[in-house]
Amino acid sequence: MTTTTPLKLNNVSVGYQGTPVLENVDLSLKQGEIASLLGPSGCGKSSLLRAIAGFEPVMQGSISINHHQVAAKGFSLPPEQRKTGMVFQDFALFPHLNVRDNIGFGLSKASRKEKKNRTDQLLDLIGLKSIQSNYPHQLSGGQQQRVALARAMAPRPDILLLDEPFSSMDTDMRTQLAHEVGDMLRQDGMTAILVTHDQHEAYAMADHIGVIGEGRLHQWGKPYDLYHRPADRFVADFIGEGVFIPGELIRTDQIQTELGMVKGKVSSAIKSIGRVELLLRPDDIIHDDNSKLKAEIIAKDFRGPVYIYTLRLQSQQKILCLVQSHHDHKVGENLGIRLDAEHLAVFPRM
Ligand SMILES: Nc1ncnc2c1ncn2[C@@H]1O[C@H](COP(=O)(O)OP(=O)(O)OP(=O)(O)O)[C@@H](O)[C@H]1O
Repeated sequence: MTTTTPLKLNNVSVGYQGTPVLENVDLSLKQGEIASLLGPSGCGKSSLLRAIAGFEPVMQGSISINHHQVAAKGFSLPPEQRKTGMVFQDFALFPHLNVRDNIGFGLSKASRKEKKNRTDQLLDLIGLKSIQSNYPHQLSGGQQQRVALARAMAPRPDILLLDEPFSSMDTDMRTQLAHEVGDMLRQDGMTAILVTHDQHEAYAMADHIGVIGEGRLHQWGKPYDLYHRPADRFVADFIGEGVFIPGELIRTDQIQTELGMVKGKVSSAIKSIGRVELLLRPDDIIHDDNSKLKAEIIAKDFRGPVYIYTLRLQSQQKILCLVQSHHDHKVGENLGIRLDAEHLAVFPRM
């Protein structure tokens, strides 16, 4: 069986007035894959999405959709000729059309029967069949966003592009809707890219995440790998929580730190013995009353089932420690801890 590649970016740079905001991006998506472009505000993720949709030219490189080149330097196929669908933050449903007609709007070229079947299928998928006759003003924000999604999915685009579609919603709702939307897209076999600055949203929806910042794509990988095997310090910093502590790489698999000797496989990017920084996630530090190693609690952050304690070591170095919330210690207490890092994320120390 041959796998199709709905999207391929080859060395793409995008920018404005001759100045690139994002350079040398390589990535590809297989049929049915859902990806996310994740990065801080202003890093260029929307610009890249707009270049894929055809609203911005590329400065360099090329973009192919289903093996057809749609953009290269000096060439840009108009958006309506690229089989892409787009869902925006301000989903702008047609106010004078009900749910059913909003979804069917993009199916003007389909036969009546096709239009009815596809609209019924999408109403089932988004779970709004019972209110198909309602108008947008009679829907909640989440329901409106589902309708906008169904409208974009209706013509079966080769790739669906979602630009911060949940950002007007509160945090809990965003993650839940991102899960639901991911499930709906998978059920429909859709290939999609979500642009977001919210990593929880990206985790909830995407199989692959591209972390963008400082004008480039730093890592393209599965959420687990971004968290546990960050390609560089930018990704380590941006994804999840953690601190960097200084260490001395004394053998290729051993680092001496204030918390003791840490053993494990160090990435091949670290070539020479010497000064390094080790990323410690809150779950790498275990609360252990029997440990001789103690650190002072200087702050605590209640997260429901767990606390994240900020601890200060003797050297004044701060670290984070994840502890079940029934271990309710006071700020100022000394907590027994030990280090249990399963994956080592080590970077050269400047
Ligand atoms: N039409 C434009 N003309 C000139 N500069 C632009 C234009 N659109 C965006 N920019 C600049 O390009 C950079 C990237 O913008 P972009 O909207 O792609 O970032 P983003 O990562 O999507 O940010 P956000 O999450 O805040 O939406 C920013 O510095 C922005 O000011």
